[in-house]
Amino acid sequence: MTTVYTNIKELFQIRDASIKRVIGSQMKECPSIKNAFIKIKDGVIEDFGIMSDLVVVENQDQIVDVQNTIVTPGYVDSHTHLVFAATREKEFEDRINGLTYEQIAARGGGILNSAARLQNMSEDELYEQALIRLKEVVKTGTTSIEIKSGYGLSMEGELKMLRVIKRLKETELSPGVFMSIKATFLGAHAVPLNYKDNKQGYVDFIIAEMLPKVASENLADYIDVFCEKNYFSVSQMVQILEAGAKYGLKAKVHVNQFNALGAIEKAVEHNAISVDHLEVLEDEDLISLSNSNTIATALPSCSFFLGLDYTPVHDLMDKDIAVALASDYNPGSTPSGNLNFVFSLACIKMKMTPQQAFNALTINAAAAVELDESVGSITKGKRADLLFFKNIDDLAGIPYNFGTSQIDKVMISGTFM
Ligand SMILES: N=CN[C@@H](CCC(=O)O)C(=O)O
Ligand SMILES: [Zn+2]
Repeated sequence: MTTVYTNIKELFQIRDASIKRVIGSQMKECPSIKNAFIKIKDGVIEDFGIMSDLVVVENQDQIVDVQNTIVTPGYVDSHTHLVFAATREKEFEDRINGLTYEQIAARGGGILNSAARLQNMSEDELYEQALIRLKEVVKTGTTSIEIKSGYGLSMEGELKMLRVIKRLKETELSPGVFMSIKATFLGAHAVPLNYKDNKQGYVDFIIAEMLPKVASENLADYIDVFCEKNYFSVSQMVQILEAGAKYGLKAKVHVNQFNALGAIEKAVEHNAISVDHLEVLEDEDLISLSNSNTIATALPSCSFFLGLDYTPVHDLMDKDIAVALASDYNPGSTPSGNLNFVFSLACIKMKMTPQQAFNALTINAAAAVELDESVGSITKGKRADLLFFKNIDDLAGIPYNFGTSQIDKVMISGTFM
């Protein structure tokens, strides 16, 4: 049976299958059809077009009149830390009272605080909590997601997190419906206390012990490193990326959040799928990225929450670098996985047009997790992961109504959630 959704006010982000990402001036366009229909069969987009071209096959097509709703592909959140054990409100208050994120981390808070909490939580409880968050972000329009480890910082802790992510991948959100989830191994998120005076020893442990185990259980799609002062150096990032590559793990890395250390050039040399954060960017970083296929991912909710500079996305887009936007959902720097808010911040704070920001949240975000063959646009053969918006007249209505979700319904694989 095919279901045909009719009388769509405007169907956005329609793309030919050959378009895998958009750059430069292409980012200003978000192709659409007014007064449209979309046909879905077995969870996949079979056809779409203008209403006057619709041919209905009796006894085969079920018609659903969506009465002037705007329809778009679902958001792809290409950078999250959605599996964690506890929130960190105390640090939030500390920051209000004047401490910086770095000062809190130097006192043993931050990522180490999350690691301590995670150590004492069972895999089952961690899974239950993460599933609640996952269902929550689906409601605000996220239909594909990447999730990192990185709060374990020990063999058991990292494996526990990655096994939770694997269980989320295998979880039916509705009968027969699974979310597309990518898992990233971020053992090098911070230096655990037992390696406090031996950072290289921890890097060696990641490479010699953790990675082989993660790979043997097939628990990760990507490898990540937090390359930053007081965390991991560029040379340590390179060691880890090279070791990961031997197991077929491609790189997605945290770089240039507080300092430009030259990590982007090295990440690009190691064929990173994406470099993420980029609040601080130098000319050399732009040059490296502009000669590469690496996607630049901005995380404006993190800048908002920590009061950091916003990623200079126009410098990136002006150099024809593909830009994606993601939430960075985590308990320390971004306790929100709401991509509608990311959309608003991108427009309001980073001066992206609604079309640029929407491209960065869909087609380019899908490319940043190598899901561009299956999601991220309205394309025949792609998964029917769709958002239905009521009470807005245009794409701009989404970021304009900041702080609220205008989404009426979310569909994953042809099923309403
Ligand atoms: N910067 C590194 N990692 C996370 C924050 C982790 C935390 O504070 O718990 C981020 O991307 O913002
Ligand atoms: Zn992050």
